[in-house]
Amino acid sequence: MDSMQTATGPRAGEAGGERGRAVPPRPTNPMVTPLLTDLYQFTMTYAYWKAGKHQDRAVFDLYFRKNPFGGEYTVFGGLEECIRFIANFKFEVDDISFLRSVMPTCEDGFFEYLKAIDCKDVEVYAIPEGSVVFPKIPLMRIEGPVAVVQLLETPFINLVNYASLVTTNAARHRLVSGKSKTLLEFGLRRAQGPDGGISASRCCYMGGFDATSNVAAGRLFGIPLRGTHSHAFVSSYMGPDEITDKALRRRDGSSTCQDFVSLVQTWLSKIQWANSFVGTFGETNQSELAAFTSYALAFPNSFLALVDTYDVMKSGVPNFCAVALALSDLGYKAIGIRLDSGDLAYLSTEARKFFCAIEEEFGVLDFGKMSITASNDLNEETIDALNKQGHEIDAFGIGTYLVTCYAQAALGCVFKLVEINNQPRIKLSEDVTKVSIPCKKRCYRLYGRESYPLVDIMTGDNELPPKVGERILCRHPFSESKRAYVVPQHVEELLKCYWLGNSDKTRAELPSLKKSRERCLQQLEQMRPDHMRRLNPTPYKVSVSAKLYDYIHFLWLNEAPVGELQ
Ligand SMILES: Nc1ncnc2c1ncn2[C@@H]1O[C@H](COP(=O)(O)OP(=O)(O)OP(=O)(O)O)[C@@H](O)[C@H]1O
Ligand SMILES: O=P(O)(O)OC[C@H]1O[C@H](OP(=O)(O)OP(=O)(O)O)[C@H](O)[C@@H]1O
Ligand SMILES: O=C(O)c1cccnc1
Ligand SMILES: [Mg+2]
Repeated sequence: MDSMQTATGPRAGEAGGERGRAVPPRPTNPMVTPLLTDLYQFTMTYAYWKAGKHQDRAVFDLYFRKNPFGGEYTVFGGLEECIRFIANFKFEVDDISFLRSVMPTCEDGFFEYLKAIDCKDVEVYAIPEGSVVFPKIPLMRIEGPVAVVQLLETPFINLVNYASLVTTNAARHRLVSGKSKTLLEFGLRRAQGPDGGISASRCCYMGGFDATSNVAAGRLFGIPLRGTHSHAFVSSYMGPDEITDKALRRRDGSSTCQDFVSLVQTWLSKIQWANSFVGTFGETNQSELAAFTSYALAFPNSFLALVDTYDVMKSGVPNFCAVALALSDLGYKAIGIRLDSGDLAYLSTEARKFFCAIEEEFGVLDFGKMSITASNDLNEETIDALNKQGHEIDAFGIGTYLVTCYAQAALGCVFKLVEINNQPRIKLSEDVTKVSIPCKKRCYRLYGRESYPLVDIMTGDNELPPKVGERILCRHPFSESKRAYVVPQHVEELLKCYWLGNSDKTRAELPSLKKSRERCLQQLEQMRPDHMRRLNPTPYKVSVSAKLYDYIHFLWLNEAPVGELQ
């Protein structure tokens, strides 16, 4: 599956170069500027400023309420772009002029204030990108002057929502396919615009895909690039006469075959008349054979053919085998085939049988192990169905369903104020799942005896952290009767500092994309299988400390007006 395989590193100055204390580069998408926000963020900022409240120290949590795709887990994506955004947060002169025209009644002093804003007084604590995460637990905690942090709400949610959704979708495709399969992201043509395409390629790689067909993403992020060829290439050929340069040097350079086209024809006849194949196929499509031969002349080291343009078993597969055997004569090893229509379980099994019969018939070592790639509107369900039927597919090429997140349009991330000037704040709702969890918090993942994560717990910022071997009460944040004691075998603090404004204190390094991908795969594997299964998965427990529980309910009662019956 490697015709055209490259893996370029990131460009100098892009992600993956100097990290840690160095100023992060600008966001990947130049459209990500302080104006990429909702108007109400500016009107609120003005009102904060007008009231002299703009410097009040606020704490916001960014979290989601429900896991996507009917699952019980999510994978966090988008952090690096958020950090790039705040590291470069600054209004340009033109931005200010535009805002003046949009908000003509606002005083001049406000625009002077906006001009001077940056994120040097902002702190961001976040769960590392690529981590498995759960509802209600803050993915990010953002602290700073209320007027500035308010301006971050929309761009942060925008940068996290789709990134986390598509990373989760990729992870789900990885889980259903199994570790041994190669997963190729082919979504660029179907993605929601250029940004959708670029972000999807990055996130799908993080979620466990092996490569992308998206060349720009390969260059930007150092993702391995892979690809085959399309039906157009096959149907562009009329016949073998079109091939004029028929010479192919042996792989070891020792001699040159002057007529590779005839060598292929000879092999096709040998296959046709071999005992195993007599009567199984007749005349194959000669224009297809010409296309395959021509592609092999261009890429003798990585020949892979799309075999379903005319008829997979009566033409595509025998034609492929003839070219692959001719290549083998000259010391080259073909990669395999791609199937892009029909019953992929059946066709992959038949193709495998054909390859094994060739190995047996002509004694070509490992011909039976030829790689089979499948594509065509694949998704979690079709891969699950293929697994249940049995198939011989080695690699899946997945586009539309993966990058458009067809099964769920958005992840409902929110950005809620939890504390201002050290005063915890709560947002109430008729719907209890929408009540926010107040206070600046710390979050921990507690691991059990079998090294599975057992529960995530939020505590107040100045509570003592849970300790290994020490029993701790974990309470459901809203349901009084749901509680459990846990004796953790391992405690992991979830939120790490990724941005400390101008402070000299150390902040965590943004990991490379490859490291985030490793984190994702390792965490997916570490979860208890019943949380990860596709059908009726068990919800993972998310809890609060006893102290935080009491505080939430105290605040709730304080803020909720007492009704009067008449
Ligand atoms: N064995 C299988 N079990 C379940 N689904 C399959 C199986 N084989 C293929 N599929 C899926 O069935 C669908 C077939 O789609 P469709 O009928 O549009 O394509 P096709 O007729 O095979 O090819 P074409 O693209 O040429 O129209 C695709 O989504 C494909 O992934
Ligand atoms: O099916 P997806 O998951 O989106 O994966 C990518 C698809 O894109 C290509 O063809 P395209 O769909 O452009 O043409 P086709 O419909 O004729 O195959 C490729 O052959 C795949 O079928
Ligand atoms: O390389 C491929 O086979 C490919 C790339 C994009 C979309 N469909 C297929
Ligand atoms: Mg298609």
